[in-house]
Amino acid sequence: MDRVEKSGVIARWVKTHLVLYTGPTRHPFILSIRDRTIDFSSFKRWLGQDYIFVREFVPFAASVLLKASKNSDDNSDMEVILSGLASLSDEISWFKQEAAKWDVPLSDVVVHKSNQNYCRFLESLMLPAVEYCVVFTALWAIETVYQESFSHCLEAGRKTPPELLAACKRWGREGFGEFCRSLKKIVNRCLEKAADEALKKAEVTFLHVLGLEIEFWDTSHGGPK
Ligand SMILES: Cc1ncc(CNC=O)c(N)n1
Repeated sequence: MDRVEKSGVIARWVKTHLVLYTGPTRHPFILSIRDRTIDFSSFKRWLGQDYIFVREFVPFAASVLLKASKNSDDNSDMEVILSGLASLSDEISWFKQEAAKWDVPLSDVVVHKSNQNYCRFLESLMLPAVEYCVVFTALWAIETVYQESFSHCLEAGRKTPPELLAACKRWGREGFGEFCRSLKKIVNRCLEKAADEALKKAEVTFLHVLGLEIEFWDTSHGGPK
């Protein structure tokens, strides 16, 4: 493949795998927020699990920052990730406040098996040998799934319960959308130059994230741990 064919690779992947892509972004959990049929106990389960996930996500994002500082040919990559890390600090405070509001004791959360699997996957990506464009693809996919999911709960026609608007805005707001677009630009640039093998690995990683995100949303039902 030449450089021209490889450009805009993210858009091509999303088009090719559209059914898989909408699996997490239009998951029943998200649709139930949007149409107000959600059971608040599901939201509380999600809140507890996601707090654990975000705490694991911070070292992953930091590992991408480290790779950016070593491998990237563009200085602005590091700044984009750094701004993401700064919002994660804010996010952890938000989770604590929200958990207090909903009476979710964060210290007692039993980590769900799917959450554990997801965190193990993040750990595997933190190894120094994993290519920059592969980890960056994962970072983009993880953030974008949340952005596309929660922004759907803010779009016209929504019946989103007012109690959940703050959560939806956290990931659905325009500022976070802008951040995800910056991530996408970096991924596209990086993949354009990648060898075919790394490109394939990045695509598999993208699909893997979609599956893990579906399983993560599924934990809100409170099924088997
Ligand atoms: C399971 C999951 N995926 C993506 C995100 C969004 N990134 C950071 O907040 C998240 N909080 N949780």
